[in-house]
Amino acid sequence: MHQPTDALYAHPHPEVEDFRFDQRVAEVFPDMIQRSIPGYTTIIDGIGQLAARFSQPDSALYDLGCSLGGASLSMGRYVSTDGCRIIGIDNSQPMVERCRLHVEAFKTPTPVTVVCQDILDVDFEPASVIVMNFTLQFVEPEVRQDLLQRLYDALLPGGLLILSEKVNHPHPCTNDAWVDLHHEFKRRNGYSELEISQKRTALENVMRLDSLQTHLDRLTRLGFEQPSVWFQCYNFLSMMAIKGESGDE
Ligand SMILES: C[S@@+](CC[C@H](N)C(=O)[O-])C[C@H]1O[C@@H](n2cnc3c(N)ncnc32)[C@H](O)[C@@H]1O
Ligand SMILES: O=C(O)C(=O)C[C@]1(C(=O)O)C=C[C@H](O)C=C1
Repeated sequence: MHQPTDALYAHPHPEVEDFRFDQRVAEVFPDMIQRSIPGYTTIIDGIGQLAARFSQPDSALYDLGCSLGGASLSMGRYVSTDGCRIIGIDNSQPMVERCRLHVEAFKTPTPVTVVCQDILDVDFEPASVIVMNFTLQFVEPEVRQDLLQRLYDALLPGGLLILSEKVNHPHPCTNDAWVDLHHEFKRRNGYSELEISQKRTALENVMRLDSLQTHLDRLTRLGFEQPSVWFQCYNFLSMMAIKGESGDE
């Protein structure tokens, strides 16, 4: 299927505005995310496989900040556990509208419902799998802990949280290397210096990154058992964290 090319930052913007998941971004999003996140396809496929392994009968599987439904559809394809339902949630109306079209077009064995809502306002149902694929980094840092606490509470014993994030590294030398390698990845994918630098400016105020250690410490404090990284390429990684069977460690 032909995907429109992301050229949102190809020409000089007199003033680079804060990045928003608006209509223009939604239109080019498949191309944008593929050319911006190293390993995106591998992560999406891994999410489906992990969901199949950890899904429990008659439970919800959430995809928070679902955008066009990449992770929801991957779970829908891989999960065949009885009575599971996948719920994709995003607060961008243009994303949700397009996501619904994708879900319609790729009917999956496990059904997917798409809801337009802020994930901070959701009353979560008991869930066996919760995915946040590059979404937490757009949530205000001050409320991340509370949100994760509510996700932990919603998870069933043995349930799985998959958390993918762009991270920074406390060691400047390592951090610079990761940032440069990511920019080189974008160049190889056809982005110009102007596109890379304007997008970076646009993201500066809206995408606040934590370090891997901050993420792991926060998940451990919440009670998750030995959270770990199952995918990493440069400063893009995906963690998995399991809620213990007793649910109260
Ligand atoms: C980088 S995209 C996520 C990509 C997507 N998960 C995937 O796998 O293709 C971040 C998404 O999170 C959504 N988002 C950010 N903050 C949100 C919030 N508070 N509530 C709901 N959605 C949010 C944005 O609208 C955007 O669609
Ligand atoms: O384009 C970048 O530099 C990114 O950091 C990629 C990133 C993300 O990590 O969520 C940022 C915004 C969206 O366009 C999609 C991907």
